[in-house]
Amino acid sequence: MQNLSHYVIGDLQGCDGQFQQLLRNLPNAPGQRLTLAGDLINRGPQSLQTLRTVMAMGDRARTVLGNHDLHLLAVSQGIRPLHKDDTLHDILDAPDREELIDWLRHRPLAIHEQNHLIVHAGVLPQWNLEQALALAGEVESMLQSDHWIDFLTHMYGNQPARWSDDLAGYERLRCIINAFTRVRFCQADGTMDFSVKEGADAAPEELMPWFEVPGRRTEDVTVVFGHWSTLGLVLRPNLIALDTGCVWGGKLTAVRLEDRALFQVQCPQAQKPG
Ligand SMILES: Nc1ncnc2c1ncn2[C@@H]1O[C@H](COP(=O)(O)OP(=O)(O)OP(=O)(O)OP(=O)(O)OC[C@H]2O[C@@H](n3cnc4c(N)ncnc43)[C@H](O)[C@@H]2O)[C@@H](O)[C@H]1O
Repeated sequence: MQNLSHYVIGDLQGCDGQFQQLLRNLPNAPGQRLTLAGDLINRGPQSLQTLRTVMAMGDRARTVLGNHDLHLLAVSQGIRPLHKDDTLHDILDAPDREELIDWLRHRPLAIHEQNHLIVHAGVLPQWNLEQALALAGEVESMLQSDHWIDFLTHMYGNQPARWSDDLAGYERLRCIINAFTRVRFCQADGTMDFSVKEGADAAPEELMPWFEVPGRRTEDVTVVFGHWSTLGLVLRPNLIALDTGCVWGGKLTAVRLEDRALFQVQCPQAQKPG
């Protein structure tokens, strides 16, 4: 196991200091690999430094895209305004911002590793592993194409909230990207909800966490995700939730896939919830 250690780490959100601390705590085995569950940046104090740290790790660290990473792409192209709690100024003012943005838009939405499917937010219950990876690839191809800015202008919106294989064009891509980077709750038929951000117990009766929709077709693979800080750490045989609210004064968490050993660092509160 020592030569194959693969760690997945929850949302960094610009908390480079805690990321460095966590890295120091991980057993430093040769061949160690990292996958980050997205939202590398924003809300925390060191977005630029966090991005630089991850980029400098090269092939040793991979990341999936999160909603805050996509927000930076949109802001950088003048498609969305900065929000008052955004901490993206240092990236936007960086002399090499084009290189940083370009690197970010070439990251995947989903990674398959040792029968684990790693995404930022969720996977729609109608999708099996192969379909999820193929659909992630559709959005990745668009983001990496010459049409990426046009796509970002069409990315925002909550509809269509329910997947259909017949979806086409920007509606199809929007549904896919909302599932991978924003979903928390769904209705029993897999329709996504974007209004509730609290923990799993907070939703009205007709909603359930996306991973509890009956008949979810990725039940045969372990889905690892971040995004949902109010859900917190969840470890089930086929599910690992890793956003333990680093930026909100919680913890930054890494899990070693081979044996599910957990490594955590306590984080100072960078943002006040609510
Ligand atoms: N296709 C698309 N459509 C729309 N937007 C897109 C998009 N693609 C990208 N975006 C972008 O997404 C960005 C974020 O959207 P937001 O809507 O602002 O993000 P969020 O859901 O609040 O969640 P976040 O990702 O920060 O999750 P967390 O669980 O940490 O936090 C969730 C909540 O939990 C609360 N919370 C955290 N810890 C808490 C605690 N201990 N107690 C109580 N509440 C807590 C926080 O206050 C927070 O409100 C926007 O900038 C937007 O532009």
